[in-house]
Parts: sequence; C-alpha cells; structure tokens
Amino acid sequence: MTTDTDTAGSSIRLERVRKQYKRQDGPAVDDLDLTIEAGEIVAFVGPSGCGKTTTLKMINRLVEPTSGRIYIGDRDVTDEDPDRLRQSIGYVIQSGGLFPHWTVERNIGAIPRVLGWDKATIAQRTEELLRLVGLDPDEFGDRLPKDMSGGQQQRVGVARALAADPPVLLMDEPFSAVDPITRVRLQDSLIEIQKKVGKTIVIVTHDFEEATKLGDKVVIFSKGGHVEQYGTPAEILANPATDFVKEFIGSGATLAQLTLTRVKDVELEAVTTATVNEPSEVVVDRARVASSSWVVVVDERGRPRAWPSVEEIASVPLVSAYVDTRLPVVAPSSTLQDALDVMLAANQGGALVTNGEGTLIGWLRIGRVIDIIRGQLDEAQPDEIGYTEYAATEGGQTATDGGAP
Ligand SMILES: Nc1ncnc2c1ncn2[C@@H]1O[C@H](COP(=O)(O)OP(=O)(O)OP(=O)(O)O)[C@@H](O)[C@H]1O
Repeated sequence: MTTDTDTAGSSIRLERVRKQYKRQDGPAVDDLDLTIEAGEIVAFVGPSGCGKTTTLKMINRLVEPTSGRIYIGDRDVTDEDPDRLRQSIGYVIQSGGLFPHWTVERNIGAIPRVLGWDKATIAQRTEELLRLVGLDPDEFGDRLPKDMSGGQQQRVGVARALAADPPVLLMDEPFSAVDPITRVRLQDSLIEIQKKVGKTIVIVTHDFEEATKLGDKVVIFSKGGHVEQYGTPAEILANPATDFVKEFIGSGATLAQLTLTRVKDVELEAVTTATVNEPSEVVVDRARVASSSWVVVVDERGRPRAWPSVEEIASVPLVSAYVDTRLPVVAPSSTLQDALDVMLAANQGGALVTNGEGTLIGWLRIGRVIDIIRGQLDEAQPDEIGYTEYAATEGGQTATDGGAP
C-alpha cells in the first residue's frame, strides 16, 4: 500500500460517505466528508449512537458504505476486496479480541501467516512487536490470553494489529474495559509506540479526556455522523464551534484543560536512587546530601522497584529487594490529570516519572500539580463579581439597608 512521505502512515479520505442500515429510519452516517492526515492520531468522540463506530468500520469495510468513496493514501479502496483491505489495516477492539486458544505468538503472527511470511521472519517480527508494546517475549510468547491481565491482552492486541506493518490502525474503544490506572499506562504506551511507528491512527472513544490526550486532532460528531468540530484539542477547548460542542464538552472543559498539560511540560524533582543490597548507610548519606526524605530503589536498568523513606532504608543494613507493585508511576506523555489520579489511587503525595523504557527520570510532587491546576482554573474562570462587590452595587442591598437577619 502506498504511504505518504515522511511517515509510515497513509492519509484517509472519506468522500460523501453514507450508511443506511436496513430497517432504520435515518442514516447512521449521512454524507460525511472527512480527511485524516497521514501520521496523525485522530480521535472520534460524540454521544452514543452518533455513528462513530459505523464510520470507523467503514474504513476497513467491516461495514459496507451505502454510498460515497473511501481513499487510503491515493488508493480508492471502496471496491477493493474487503479481506485484502483488512490485511493492510490494523484493527484493535475492546479487550484485545485475541483468539482465546492461541498463544500470544500465534495471535500476533495471524496476519503474517495469511500473507505467507516465512516462519523465521514471523518469529523475529513477533519478538520485535512484543518488545515494542512493553512485554518480554520470553515471558509472554507462549502464554494463552486467559493467563494475562486485561492490560497485557490489550498490548498483545496492539502488537497483533501492527504485525504486517499496516499504514493505518483503527482502534474501537480499545482501553474502555481496563481499570483507570492501566488505561493511563496503555494510553502512554500508545503515544510512545506512535512516536516509533508513525502510523495513521483513528481511535473511537466515549471519553472526551481520552480523546484530547491521545488525539493530535479530535472529531466531535453529532447524530448521523455529522461533524460538529474537527480540530486540535486546544482549538476545540478554546473555541467550541457550536452550541452542541459547548454542551458536549460542558463542565468537563475546565478539567479537560488539564489534559493539555503533560508531565513533560513540568519541571521534575531530582530523586535519590539506590540499588538492591547496597549498604543502607551509604544510601542514607547520599539522601542527606541531596536533602531527600525518600529514596527510589531501582533495578539494573534504572526501573523503579520501591520508594521507601530514608528512615525505612536506615532500619535495615542493606537495601531490600522488595518490589512494590502499586508504585505511582507516570510517563512524560501522561497528563496532569493522569498524574493526579495515579497519586490519589496510590495514596501518595507524588508520582515517579519513567521514560518509554521504564527508566526513572524524576518525580513529580502533588503540590506542583495543584499549583498548576490552580493557575489554570484562575485563567479559565471569567472574572466574577464577588459577594461583597455584588452587595455593594445595583444587585444587592447596601449595608445601611439592614443586612442579614
Ligand atoms: N448493525 C446495525 N444495524 C442497524 N442499525 C445499526 C447497526 N449498527 C449501528 N446501528 C445504528 O446506527 C447508529 C449509529 O451507531 P454507531 O454504533 O455507529 O454509533 P456510535 O457513535 O459508535 O455509538 P456508541 O458510542 O454507543 O458505540 C445508531 O442509531 C445505531 O443504533
């Protein structure tokens, strides 16, 4: 499939696309014109039943358009053999949609096998993809989906969708079935993966915050697949195009501003690190010099294992090998809202920040996040007349009128 220059992705163009399901009054999608630029992530949002999924599924022809034309890159795919088309478009659905009786390796190799790739190439590609989505091939390659968490299954789902290196990836509510903390991690992984693969990604979500976090652009649909607004998250939040958009983003708009500020935009605090079995005395001294009250124990690749206080470190002679599975960890691409959620869930006054390889790069203090949120709320709120000013002007009684009972 042809791809546009400078990116591994292809543009997608819908021209007057319409879908009328049988025995339905109006069309689910009515004369939709939409162009998605190559290499961008575009999120579809809108109320239930507005035609997001129908639009997505018309791109890979899981739903046949009633009329209109669809182009991927410069190719008109409207009449192309749907099976062949689907081999060149990655598709990720809720809960991964893996074949339950197939191992992870077999699942990922599904399309390459259909395409007739040789065994060695498939094995190599599978390993590369598992690493890309953050799973150790030796640990997970032979597993069955039921022996993995929902988040891990979804990572395999993404690996499988990327197996044949398609220029386009379609994702239908991919992260809606996992818990909020796992969702943040999967979203951050997707941003990290996209930096490496540069595909064109279309993602359907019912969550406006997820749309603004993931989407380079967001499409807000109303009933019938009508585009109310198509723009960057910042544009939509700053200038909602219609009353429908205003109402849709509604009270969430101020909070959604928080999704525009990322952890990478904030100056991080330095951390004192220690490794397992290091003499505690040495670590305590190091922490004192750095004025740190907390120490992050990291593994040989700099990945955090635990986050004890200096007192806890000092209470034993050597740094313990304890692994804390509930550490609050965020990525540079995480939003401040994610960071806050993670901190609150872990009941901690801060979050550790790791890069795409999971290596610790600093920590973010809750006070810093709150300061930024306060600043944003002040900016977002129109100047309001305060109670006293109101009372002293035309709106209220003056003090001499008697006052409160
Ligand atoms: N297979 C189908 N047969 C008949 N009508 C359908 C079919 N699939 C969807 N529809 C109808 O088409 C309209 C658009 O549905 P669609 O699933 O595309 O919306 P959506 O925006 O993705 O909704 P949701 O957020 O609830 O998933 C709805 O009115 C729905 O009832």
